[in-house]
Amino acid sequence: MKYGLIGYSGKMGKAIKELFDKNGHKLVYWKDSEKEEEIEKPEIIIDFSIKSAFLETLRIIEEKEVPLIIGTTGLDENDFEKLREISKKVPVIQSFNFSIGINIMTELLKKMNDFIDDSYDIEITETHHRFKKDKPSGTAILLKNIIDKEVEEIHSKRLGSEFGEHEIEFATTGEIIKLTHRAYSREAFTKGVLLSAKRINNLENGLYTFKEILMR
Ligand SMILES: NC(=O)C1=CN([C@@H]2O[C@H](COP(=O)(O)OP(=O)(O)OC[C@H]3O[C@@H](n4cnc5c(N)ncnc54)[C@H](OP(=O)(O)O)[C@@H]3O)[C@@H](O)[C@H]2O)C=CC1
Ligand SMILES: O=C(O)C1=N[C@H](C(=O)O)C[C@H](O)C1
Repeated sequence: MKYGLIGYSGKMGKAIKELFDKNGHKLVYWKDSEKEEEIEKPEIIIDFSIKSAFLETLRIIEEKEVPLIIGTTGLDENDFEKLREISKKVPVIQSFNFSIGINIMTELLKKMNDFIDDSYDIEITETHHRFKKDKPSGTAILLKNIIDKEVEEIHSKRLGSEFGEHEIEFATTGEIIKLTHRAYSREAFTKGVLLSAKRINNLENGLYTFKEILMR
């Protein structure tokens, strides 16, 4: 497939290109804060950049009329409204976490809602590399939104080169339950991006989560 990459010079951009190269896909359009180049029209565009680039990404999708896969974090409800709007014209797959493990963990969390009552303290901790710009992580916000009960706090740690760890703790008097996911490399995320890229052209227009793609 011929694809475009917004944020191509970043950590995720480079990791996506590496995996897509290995799988025979061709980068034909790329953009970062300083450069924009197109050698052929892309069949899909992938955005792993920064929230401040979001409106520009929407303009590009509108202009090229190609499906979008977006993993950029920091998007708010207003941005999601805009994604819903553009997804009337092209398929869009969005997730704050393209790893399979986190998407399994969201199912476990939903199940926890059946058992956890007001006697539990619930805390979320996310740990990422020192270069991560947003806080808390998009994934921590996604996990918090699944839990029916009040979450005391999201704790954010920025430590060295950690690829991404998320832990949810449920503690009551006398015992604690911990759910933890840890990415060992960016392949945890890029595999999900590749799977989405393979499937997006078979989708009707609309806004999809990565989990919906996984469960098809
Ligand atoms: N959903 C998921 O599974 C995952 C999501 N992420 C998210 O992906 C995003 C990128 O992460 P990461 O690669 O680590 O970050 P980096 O800071 O390494 O890379 C960001 C990239 O975005 C580019 N960029 C900055 N401004 C613009 C702009 N105006 N237009 C286009 N490109 C721009 C940067 O270019 P320049 O160098 O020129 O500034 C750079 O190429 C973050 O939001 C992160 O949270 C990360 C991992 C997994
Ligand atoms: O910036 C990162 O690196 C990551 N960001 C995402 C987030 O904010 O949740 C996903 C992953 O944890 C890695």
